[in-house]
Parts: sequence; structure tokens; C-alpha cells
Amino acid sequence: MSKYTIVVCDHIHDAGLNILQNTEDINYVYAADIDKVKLLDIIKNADVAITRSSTDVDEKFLNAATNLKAIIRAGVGYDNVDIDGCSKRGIIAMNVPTANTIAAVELTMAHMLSCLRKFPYAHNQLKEERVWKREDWYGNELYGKKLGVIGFGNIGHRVALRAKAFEMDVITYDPYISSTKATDLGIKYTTNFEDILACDIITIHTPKNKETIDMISFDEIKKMKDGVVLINCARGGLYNEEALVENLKSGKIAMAGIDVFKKEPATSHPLLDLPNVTVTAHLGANTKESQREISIQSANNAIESARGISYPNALNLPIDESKIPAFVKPYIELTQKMAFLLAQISKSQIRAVEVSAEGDLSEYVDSLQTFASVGVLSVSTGLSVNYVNANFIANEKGIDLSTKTITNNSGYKNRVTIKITTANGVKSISGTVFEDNIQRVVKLDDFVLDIEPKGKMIIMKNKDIPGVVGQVGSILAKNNINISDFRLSRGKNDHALAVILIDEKANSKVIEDLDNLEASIAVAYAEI
Ligand SMILES: NC(=O)C1=CN([C@@H]2O[C@H](COP(=O)(O)OP(=O)(O)OC[C@H]3O[C@@H](n4cnc5c(N)ncnc54)[C@H](O)[C@@H]3O)[C@@H](O)[C@H]2O)C=CC1
Ligand SMILES: O=C(O)CCC(=O)C(=O)O
Repeated sequence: MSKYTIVVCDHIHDAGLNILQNTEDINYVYAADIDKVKLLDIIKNADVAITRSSTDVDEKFLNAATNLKAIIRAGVGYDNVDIDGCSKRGIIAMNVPTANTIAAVELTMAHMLSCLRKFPYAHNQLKEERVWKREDWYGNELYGKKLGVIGFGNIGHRVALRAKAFEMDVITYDPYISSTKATDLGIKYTTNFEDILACDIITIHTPKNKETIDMISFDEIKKMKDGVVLINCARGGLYNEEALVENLKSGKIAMAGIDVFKKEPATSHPLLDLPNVTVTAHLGANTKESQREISIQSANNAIESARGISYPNALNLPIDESKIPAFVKPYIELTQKMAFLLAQISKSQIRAVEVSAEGDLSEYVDSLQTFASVGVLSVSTGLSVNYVNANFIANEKGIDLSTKTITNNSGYKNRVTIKITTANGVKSISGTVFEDNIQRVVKLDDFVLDIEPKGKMIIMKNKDIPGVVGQVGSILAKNNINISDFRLSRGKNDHALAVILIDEKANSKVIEDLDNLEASIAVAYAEI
């Protein structure tokens, strides 16, 4: 039995490892304790990799992982995964978005409480120094304080709810949600970031990206209350670390609770030298409950994706399959086949691909376009093309991709048309799907047709003069090629198009002989 190789690059709970170990068609490699340089050697055999925040899925990793089809980020944040790099290579990236939510929420509350009561310092004084000095530890209460929550997703909204249980006055800033998501839970909502800066305590729960890096820096801190408390259990760098250090030193920021650092592991970070910081070593997800669940989900998702069955929580699929209605699915298949056919008979470097759709199908023209790219590129590129990387590769090759929706004028309920522009001109193909998934090509250039896009075929454009069918038949017979179907279509200017379905492959000599017929205008062989 051939086996899929799944490489586990970081520590995950035994529960998931056991699943991998006990799955017959999985060859599982545990590489968590291996030096990251050596990992590059191991990863080249992986069909699927499981990583956490300790492994950067960067250019080096991806270049080494030549066999990789999918990557599972065993957690939420995927800022250490080069998603575009994955897409270019056709690798599907997935995360495990909710299994560690509660763990991160509770660590955030712990940091908040810890900051307000200076818990680690009070603890150390008694435990390490054996000093009983209660007057040193007058803290503050969460009760009645104004909490600003930046990012109201899975973690942020639960932090807000728990803060309300502490009778805090909670306000959130998240421009990507509807205000009612917060107000329905009794949380104030603002689109004015200044409202957050006016809070007593601020906590951030956004992803790390171009928009959120340094979201709180020198200017923002200047506008905050003296003695503000800042919590970051999301990602290092969302709060500018230099600004944090400077303002913690001056006391403008009274306390900071920090689980995450811009560069990890952070064992000699200046924040560690300050007396008004509570720190943890990126432990937001580190509960046994969460790690067990993440590990199980990661293992199962890795197995499913290795087998090509499903890609749960995929981050880089251009199409959300769950949103594609059943009637569109055969059109997707038809589009890919027709694009593949058209690219084969275009016989020249493709400059542009336009996909147009009519009828209810027009709503899904973008999805169809992705599959047209797959079809077109499958002919011209040696790379393995799939719907994750097709548009990336097309863009890299300078192919102009576009879509059009057209009002229904062809008489078909739904129809898809692909137009390819090459140095030799423009070629187009149209198709429709009849009941019971009967896929048909109904037009090729100006010729009306009715052919199933399947099998081996010769497509011949010729002058519409007597004797052509016989001449074609005799050339094919001479070469032992059996004709299974012969379709003729008459076009303008006394031209005709013949689509000849054949049982055996026609080599270039056969095509040349057909092309040499007096009636011939253009001949091409294609295979679907
Ligand atoms: N310390 C740790 O171990 C852990 C850290 N995390 C971090 O926490 C982050 C949040 O996790 P979840 O809540 O599960 O993600 P989520 O995707 O459910 O929520 C993120 C929220 O941030 C909002 N957002 C995005 N850009 C924003 C912006 N510019 N301003 C305000 N809001 C913005 C989004 O609209 C969304 O509602 C993750 O991206 C991850 O980096 C997550 C789990 C554990
Ligand atoms: O990988 C980890 O353990 C950290 C979890 C985390 O930061 C996340 O899920 O975003």
C-alpha cells in the first residue's frame, strides 16, 4: 500500500500523534525536536506538514518541501506561514481556528488580573525572598474599569464577555464586524479608535498583518491615560515594542501583560528587564484541553488532506466549495475541459483568457475563470497546476485574466464561453450542461456544434467543398485510426468545421497529411 507522509514539525499533543501512528496509509514523521536546518531535509518527503508557531513556513521551507500538498497550522494565527508562497506552489494552507480560543481567552484574563495585582512580583517576594510585606502590594480592581478590546473575533468577544462578568465597562473596536455583534452582547461598539485609547485597560485580539502591525505605537500611547494597562496575548509587534519599553519605563504605562514577542523565543528581550511587566512564553494556547483538541483536529485534517478528501479551514482556496450550488459544479468541470481543449488547438503562446457566463451561472463566473486557468495552463506548463495556484501562475506568465457576465441571449438557460487570445488571433468555445449532467460544447469560434468534451479528437476547419469527408476518412483508415463520431458544422464564407472523434491517438504525421488536403484551412489534434 502506498502511504502518505505527514511530517509533524512542532510539538503537538500525543492524542493527534496516536491518530497518525495508527492510520494505515500514513507514514508519520515526528520532527519537532529536530534542528530547523535538518527539518529542511526531512520536509522534502512530506505530502502534508503540521506546524505551530515555532516553525516558519517561509521561502526556504517551501522550496525544500517539493512534494508538499497541504500544510496544517495547528493553531489560529498564520502570520508565520507564507500564504502566497503556498498558493504559488499549489499548496493548500489550513489552520485550526477555534480549538485554542478558550485557552487564549483565559490567559488574557490571567494577565489582566496579574497586572492589576502585580501577582508575580508579590508571589516572588514571599516565595523567593521570604519577605512578608503586605504594604508593597496595593493593586487595582477590574471592577468599574473601562476595558478596550481591539478585535472582536473568537477570542476578543469572549474576553469582553468575561470582563463584563467582572463588571467592567467594555468597549470594542473592530471595523470588520457589524456593530450588533457587540451590542447584542451588551458590549459597546466604536469605530473611533480614540475611544479605545481612552480606556483604563486595553487588550488586542487581531491577526498580525500589514494593517495591525504597530497598531499601538508612540503616538497612540501618548493619547492614553497615565497609568494605562496594556495586554497582548495575540502577536508580538501589534504593540510597537520600543514604544512599550519606553512608556513602561516612564510609568505612562503602569503595567503590561505580554504573552507574545516580535521575535521568539524571547529570552533576552528588554521587556523582561522591567519591573512592571508580566510575561509568559507564548502560552496562550497551552492548556491540555486546547492542545489535545488542536492535535486531534490537526491530525484528522492532515489525513483528510493527504488523501485529497477535504481541506477543512483552508486559508488559500480561491473558491469556497460550500458556497457553490449543485448546478454550477458540472459547469466547473466543463469549463476546465473546454479551456484545456481550446488551449491545445490554439497552438500559440496565450496572452489573455476571458470567461463569460450567462444565466444564473453568471454569479459564479469568477470561480469558472479559476478553472479555465487550470485548463489552459495544464497544456502549456510543466508545473502541476491546480485551482490554488492557477491564477498565480497565469499572472506570473503575464496572461491577462478577465471575466464578463452577459445577459442571456443564446437561448440556453446557462452558458459559459472561454475566449483565448494568442499571437495568432482569438479563439472561443462555448458550452452548456443539459439535465442529468450532460455536458456539451455548443460552439467553437463561429461554428455551432453539439459535442461531448471527451476523448481524442481532430478538429479541422476546411473549405466546404465536396469530397472532404471521404479524403479524411481514407487518411485515417490508412493510419489504422477508427472514427467513432464525425460532426460537421457549416459556418460563414463557405467554411466548415469537422470534429472527428477517434479511438486512437493521431500523431503529427496524420495531422500534417490532413493539413495538406486542398480543402484544409487548419487542423489540430486534442485530447481531453
Ligand atoms: N497567544 C496565543 O497563543 C494565541 C494567539 N492567538 C492570536 O489571536 C488572534 C485572534 O484570534 P481569534 O480571535 O481566534 O481570531 P478571529 O479571526 O476570530 O478574530 C480576529 C478579529 O480581529 C478583527 N480585526 C482584523 N483586523 C482588525 C483591525 N485592523 N482592527 C480591529 N479589528 C481587526 C477581525 O475582524 C476579527 O473579528 C490570532 O490571529 C492569533 O494571532 C490566537 C490563539 C492563541
Ligand atoms: O502555536 C502555538 O502554540 C501558539 C498558538 C497561537 O499563537 C495561535 O494559535 O495563533
